[in-house]
Amino acid sequence: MNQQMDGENMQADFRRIAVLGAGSWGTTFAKVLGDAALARGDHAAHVTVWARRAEAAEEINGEHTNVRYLPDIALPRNVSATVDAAEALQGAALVILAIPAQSLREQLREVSSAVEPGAVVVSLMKGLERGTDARMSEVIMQELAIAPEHLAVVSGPNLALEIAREEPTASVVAAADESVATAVAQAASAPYFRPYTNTDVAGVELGGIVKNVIALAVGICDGMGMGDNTKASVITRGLAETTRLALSLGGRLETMAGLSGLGDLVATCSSPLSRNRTAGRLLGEGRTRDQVAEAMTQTAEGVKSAPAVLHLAAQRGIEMPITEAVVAVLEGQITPEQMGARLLGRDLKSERPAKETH
Ligand SMILES: NC(=O)C1=CN([C@@H]2O[C@H](COP(=O)(O)OP(=O)(O)OC[C@H]3O[C@@H](n4cnc5c(N)ncnc54)[C@H](O)[C@@H]3O)[C@@H](O)[C@H]2O)C=CC1
Ligand SMILES: O=C(CO)COP(=O)(O)O
Repeated sequence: MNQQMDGENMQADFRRIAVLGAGSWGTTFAKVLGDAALARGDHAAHVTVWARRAEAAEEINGEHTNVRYLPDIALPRNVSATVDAAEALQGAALVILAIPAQSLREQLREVSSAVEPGAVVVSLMKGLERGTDARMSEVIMQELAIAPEHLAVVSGPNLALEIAREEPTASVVAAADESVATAVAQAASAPYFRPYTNTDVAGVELGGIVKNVIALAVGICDGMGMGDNTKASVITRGLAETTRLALSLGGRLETMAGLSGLGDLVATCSSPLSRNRTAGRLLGEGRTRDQVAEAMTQTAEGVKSAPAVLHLAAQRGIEMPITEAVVAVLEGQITPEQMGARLLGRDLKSERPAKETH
């Protein structure tokens, strides 16, 4: 993309949009983009969703629904679907990725030659790659060989079904280049969806990744029948450990207090719609990780990302006791009951050590 372009010209360029992934968030975000175009009177814009399953693509094209993920939701007419990724990507200046984190790299390798040169690529994902500890923006830059200024991430308190129901929601679009963040925010600005911009890509991404692990911890508490004091304690100390990790990787403190930090943490840890909190609840009720995986029909990124988060933190010398306890429960090393004892038995310390304040 011509870097001289301002946000308005980029938006004109965003008339053909590809969304890869027809799960709950990919389909919902396609609806947001379609509704956003209609709201600004742009009847030429079109969103093409790439779906793996032919039935999903046929349903989106024929019925304008995707009931498996979004029951009772009608998609706008400017959203269609295909099982051919190259067809979705043809001419698309804006490419949105909503594929489970552990599959992203493999999937990008299959489609990279079809991504238009200069396209802006947006990650909706909230996971860390196992084996490399790479954030999704890093995987995208490696596999698509795009420059950092052509990349954006979207994250915030964004439970897909609530947004698909058009319940008012705010979010964050982060990009190293503010004008790219602005252009993506304009393209995704629907009557019920308000994106703010940020240039702290690492901080925004890390907030989304780690809150899934903290939501597992809150779910475990729920499954054991714990009340709100316990859960608020886990949420707040969860934010403290998320912040430590994010700051060590160049994230900013203000980001952690914003929509993609505190906002997403609160939404996910409070909502019965959260897959991560649900997975945690099942663990807290005594199921094993394999039994939880069998029971879940949608992606709960925290289950697979938690060990990578812990590994990344260890590399940076960052203490993440809640994440460590969640990993130990997932791996069957401790029971949910032992998790509480382990967290409460730690050495006493200041709530706000000096090194966290800068
Ligand atoms: N659902 C939500 O409320 C939100 C989800 N996210 C994030 O969005 C990402 C996607 O999540 P969802 O759409 O919710 O997941 P989902 O489980 O609803 O759907 C995942 C989609 O990816 C496809 N898929 C699965 N394995 C694949 C593979 N190997 N290659 C290609 N496609 C594959 C599935 O067929 C499905 O269409 C995750 O990182 C999640 O953390 C972020 C914000 C909100
Ligand atoms: O990221 C989300 C809300 O912001 C969705 O959370 P779950 O993946 O736990 O459902």
